[in-house]
Amino acid sequence: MLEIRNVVKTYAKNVRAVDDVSLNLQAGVVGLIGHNGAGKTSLMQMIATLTRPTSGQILFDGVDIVARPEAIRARLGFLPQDFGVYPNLTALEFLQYFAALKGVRDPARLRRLLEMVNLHEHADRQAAGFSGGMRRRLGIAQALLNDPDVLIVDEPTAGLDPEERLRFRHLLSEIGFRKLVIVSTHIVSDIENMAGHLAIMNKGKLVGYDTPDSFVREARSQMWSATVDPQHYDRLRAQVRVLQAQRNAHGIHLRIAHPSSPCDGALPAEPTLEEALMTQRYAVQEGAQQGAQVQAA
Ligand SMILES: Nc1ncnc2c1ncn2[C@@H]1O[C@H](COP(=O)(O)OP(=O)(O)OP(=O)(O)O)[C@@H](O)[C@H]1O
Repeated sequence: MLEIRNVVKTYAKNVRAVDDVSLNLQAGVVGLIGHNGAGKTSLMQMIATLTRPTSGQILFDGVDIVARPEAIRARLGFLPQDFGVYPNLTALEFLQYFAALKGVRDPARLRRLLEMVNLHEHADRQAAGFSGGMRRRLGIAQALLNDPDVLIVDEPTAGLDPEERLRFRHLLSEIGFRKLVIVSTHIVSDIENMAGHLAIMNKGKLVGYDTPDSFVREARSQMWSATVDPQHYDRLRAQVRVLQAQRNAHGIHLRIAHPSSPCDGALPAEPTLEEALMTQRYAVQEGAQQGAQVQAA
């Protein structure tokens, strides 16, 4: 469906925001994960044809969308991170406005969309009084107006309360049953229970692409739990990657990423997805450091 081939994006002053990324994406939810500045937004903006790659190709159903952006625009929905609603318009008026811009002429569709995002009871309320979650959901309704095959959502749950987060994730998950939904985030729990695949970005590079289960499986031999005496904690922390430390009645309970048993009494532990991705990131960083040392030698 969407094929990204050796895409590079450089900005002024030689900032290489996206560095030779290749990905082949099919319908389902794909989580695009990476720290701030990893290149997620730059990549999504190129897929949305808002910017052009410095080099490389992006193909949608085999058509080069850099050369022919119209091939994807009519089939794309995009909810950017900083999407704002017009506070003086009601939810319905807001959708009517975007429907007119996008050439959508089916008034019943607007009502259906408001129902889908659970805003139908607020159709005639001004968006000024909406919570962050309601505004995000209105944003999604806007992005779905043209019944897109590809939906791109940047930082889906920024500013939402826990209940709104759950609802919003559920909504994206359902859309992913039939469409390609690309969700960019640095919060693993945002995509944990909905993404079929995760694409991990670090400093512009794609450093991993796999199913969440595979990332967890990969990290399984490296996760340990141990309870240590507080006086041993600092020494241990200097030697191994401590992912979590929690004081309890018996000492300090630790979750540790390490290739072999990190200390006496350590037991193999099942990694969470977040721990698995942290373990993977350390492996990437260490690989890069070793590479740099080899180059310097
Ligand atoms: N228009 C621009 N001009 C110059 N540099 C830019 C521009 N947009 C992004 N960058 C730089 O490119 C790199 C990647 O930024 P990008 O916003 O794509 O990352 P991100 O993973 O989406 O980060 P965030 O989670 O903070 O949105 C960063 O170093 C950023 O400062």
